Amino acid sequence: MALPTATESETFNLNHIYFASIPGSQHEQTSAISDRGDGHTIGTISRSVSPSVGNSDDLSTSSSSSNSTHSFNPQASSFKPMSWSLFPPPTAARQFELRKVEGKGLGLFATSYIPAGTRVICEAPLLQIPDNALHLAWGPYCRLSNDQKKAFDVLHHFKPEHLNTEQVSRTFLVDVNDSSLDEEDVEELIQDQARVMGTFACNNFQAAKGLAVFETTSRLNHSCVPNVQHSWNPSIKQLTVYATRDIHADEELCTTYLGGPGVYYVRSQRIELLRSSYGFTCTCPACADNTGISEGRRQLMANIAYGLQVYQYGGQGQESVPYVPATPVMALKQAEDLICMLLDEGIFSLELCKAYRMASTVALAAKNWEKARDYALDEADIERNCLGPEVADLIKVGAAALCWIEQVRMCLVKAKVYQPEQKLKRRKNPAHTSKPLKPMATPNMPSPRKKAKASAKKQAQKAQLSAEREAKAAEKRAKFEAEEEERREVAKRAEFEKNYPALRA
Ligand SMILES: C[S@@+](CC[C@H](N)C(=O)[O-])C[C@H]1O[C@@H](n2cnc3c(N)ncnc32)[C@H](O)[C@@H]1O
Repeated sequence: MALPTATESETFNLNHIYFASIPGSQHEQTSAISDRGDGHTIGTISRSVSPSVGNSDDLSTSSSSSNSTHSFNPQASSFKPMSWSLFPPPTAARQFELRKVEGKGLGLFATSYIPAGTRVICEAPLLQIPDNALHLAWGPYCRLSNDQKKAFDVLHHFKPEHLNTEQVSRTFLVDVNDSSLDEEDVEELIQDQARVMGTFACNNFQAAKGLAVFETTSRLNHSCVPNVQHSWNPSIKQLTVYATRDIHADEELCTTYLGGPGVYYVRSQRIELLRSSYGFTCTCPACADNTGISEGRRQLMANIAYGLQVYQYGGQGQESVPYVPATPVMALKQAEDLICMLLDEGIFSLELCKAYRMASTVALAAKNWEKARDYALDEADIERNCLGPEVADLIKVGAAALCWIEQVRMCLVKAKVYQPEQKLKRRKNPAHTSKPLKPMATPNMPSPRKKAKASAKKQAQKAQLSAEREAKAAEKRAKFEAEEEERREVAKRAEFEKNYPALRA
């Protein structure tokens, strides 16, 4: 779906918001290594996960508040990443079915219990275009077989506000000078092309470097608290959908249309994006929450994530960015808070992986070897739940969690806390299951960094005052001594003249 825009540029506009969003920052270069297409990365895994939100705009232009008592995540306190040896193989049998949902059209529902980490869909595109330009869909559509056309035509149709599909059709597709077409034919063709583009726009996901519509995956509805993760897997050239948490029978499978960083958008931003590009108002638990807890938590998460990003990769005007930790220890604490808040929001997506990677990275800097190891292992578990075991493409570019584990292991060996041949092992109690979720500071509380800044400023003012006082006293002393000296000189001279009157000039 040229789903509303979790594109990078959009993310930049939400300027307080998030990691991969600092144009020209060091991170931007780092992320390129691991990016699988949507650009939302923080130096860790990121496949083409965004349902291509807003990616076809170019075409259209042709015209801790982590409050554990209020968690959307029923598994926040008991969640255990799946042990690798228990990891289920990709399932062949469908564990879901298409059902009508009040106010949403059709949707996919679990027909049985689906444990976290299960691959629920693995699907090749029905209709794929190589770029983010919707008019490219017409040619491949015409080449579909009749059955495939039928499958495409029955998908949901919505024309996003920002797309003038008729105009696009006139500009790019219809040859109005074609004498074999009369006016009626042209109008009919334009309407047909506009229909195909509209359907493509609201059903596509990122695939390879372009976009694709899928017979099954395109039936997934949106939630800001998704329970599945979709991603394009270039190794197998298919889109996979994994259950990121345990899903009960009859529960709806929902992904996010907002891409990874959509987690950090506030409600008004999410609602506007979804309304303009998909024509619906989200009623997921996060959007329906009127207590302000989710909203505050997401704002705080956004600020903390951005502060950590600036801390690690630098950024423009970073003095004015709140929540930039001053030390590795503070950074670790913030990364841990971010993890707790993501868990409380019920987010088990690749954003959680990124937070674990950040925690592990700053733990290394803080020489907290145990946490560096534990968070690296946690990241691998979540990555496995989100992307499955087929991450050859990520391994190839060194972005997979497994690669990070090896880097951490080498650091531990270098620090002489591990033997050269020793493997990283999971500790008995994973941090996020044994650690009680701490209530977070409310968003308007001064951050530790702000506090430290204020106190440093006060100290500097004090020091300047006392230096000024000191200088004034020294000046006074010098003046007094000069006068004394002069007085002594005059007295000496008078004495001299008195004793030797003959020498008087
Ligand atoms: C990719 S389709 C999803 C499947 C669609 N419901 C169908 O019937 O085929 C996207 C469309 O589904 C609907 N939709 C998706 N998520 C929704 C939600 N959370 N609430 C209401 N409608 C939703 C919107 O109409 C949107 O344009």
